[in-house]
Amino acid sequence: MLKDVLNRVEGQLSLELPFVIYRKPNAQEVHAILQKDAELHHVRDFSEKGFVFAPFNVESPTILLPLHEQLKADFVKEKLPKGLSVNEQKEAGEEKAHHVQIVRQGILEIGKGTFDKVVLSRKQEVACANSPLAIFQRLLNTYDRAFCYLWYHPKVGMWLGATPEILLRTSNNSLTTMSLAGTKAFIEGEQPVWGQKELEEQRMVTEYINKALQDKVTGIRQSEVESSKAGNLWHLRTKITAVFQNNLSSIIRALHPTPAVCGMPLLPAKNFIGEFEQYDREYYTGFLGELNFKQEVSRVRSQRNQENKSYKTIKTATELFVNLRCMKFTDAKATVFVGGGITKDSDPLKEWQETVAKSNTILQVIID
Ligand SMILES: C=C(O[C@@H]1C=C(C(=O)O)C=C[C@H]1O)C(=O)O
Repeated sequence: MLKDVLNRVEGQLSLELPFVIYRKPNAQEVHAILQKDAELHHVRDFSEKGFVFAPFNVESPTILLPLHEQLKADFVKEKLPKGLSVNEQKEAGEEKAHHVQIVRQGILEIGKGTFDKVVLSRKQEVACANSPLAIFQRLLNTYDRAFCYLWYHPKVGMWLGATPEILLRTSNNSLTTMSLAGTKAFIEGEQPVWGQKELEEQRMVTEYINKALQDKVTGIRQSEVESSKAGNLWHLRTKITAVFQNNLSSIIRALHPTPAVCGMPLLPAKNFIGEFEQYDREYYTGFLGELNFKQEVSRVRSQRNQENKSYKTIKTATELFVNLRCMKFTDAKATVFVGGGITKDSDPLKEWQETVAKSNTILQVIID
């Protein structure tokens, strides 16, 4: 029962021991991983098995929760009260002025030819006295299609999020990733109409991912661009599949960070972010998820003139998600992180509004 899993996680938290509790997109099951001690483990080369939590900055270490104890339970949807809507939240004048200013600066740099795209973000602090586990349950109720999680390590902190973006999925040698960018508000009963700006910024991400993977995989295929709903927003998405051989580490290093969260070309965009954002993204726009999990797959093999034979195979699977629509808890405070892609056609005020809409994904479940 979910209640039992939540109780175990609560106990883990009161002992200040590391854990993660999560549900994958469109899935029923809630999983929890509990670490039996407070040791801080780091990933060396992605050949490890466990739950990873990686920061935006590739020079900082990626954390690994070993699979000391794994729990799971089915999630049943409940009717819960909704939180505040975006219009009811106060817009902070200073934050807005700063964000609009750095977006203007970014557009100027694009004009000079320093880069074609940069993703600029900000953080927002709000008071939050609710229990993290209660907020996690609200997240599960609200965002069926997202990867919803609550992660804790006493030496690092506590993070929570509902992300729509896959960094990569592998099952033995097959790989799936996605190019997700471009944002529009979701309006009930309406399909989004995409402009040149969004199509162009998403195309850049697709192109970058294809290039980044080119010498590391075979048989790259990509889907048509499609509209994908994420909470109160729409994004543009292309699915990309390929085959790889024993080089997961080099693939992860090639993909993270994509221009969906950093920019293109990578280095000048990253330098600009470092200079102008004026805060540490920490784990926002990093990635998290299952690394090298063993999956038992049941199959039925039909053989001519013989009875159907069922057999089981073990697959190695990795599922990593980009840490978006997320927040960090500290005492009775929550820090929400949001950003958006800037291109030559960006309008600074609209970019600010986009971050307000994105922050609402999380603020909606923490404020009541
Ligand atoms: C950077 C964020 O989202 C990313 C940026 C998007 C955009 O610029 O339109 C859309 C989806 C994400 O790839 C965020 O949610 O903070």
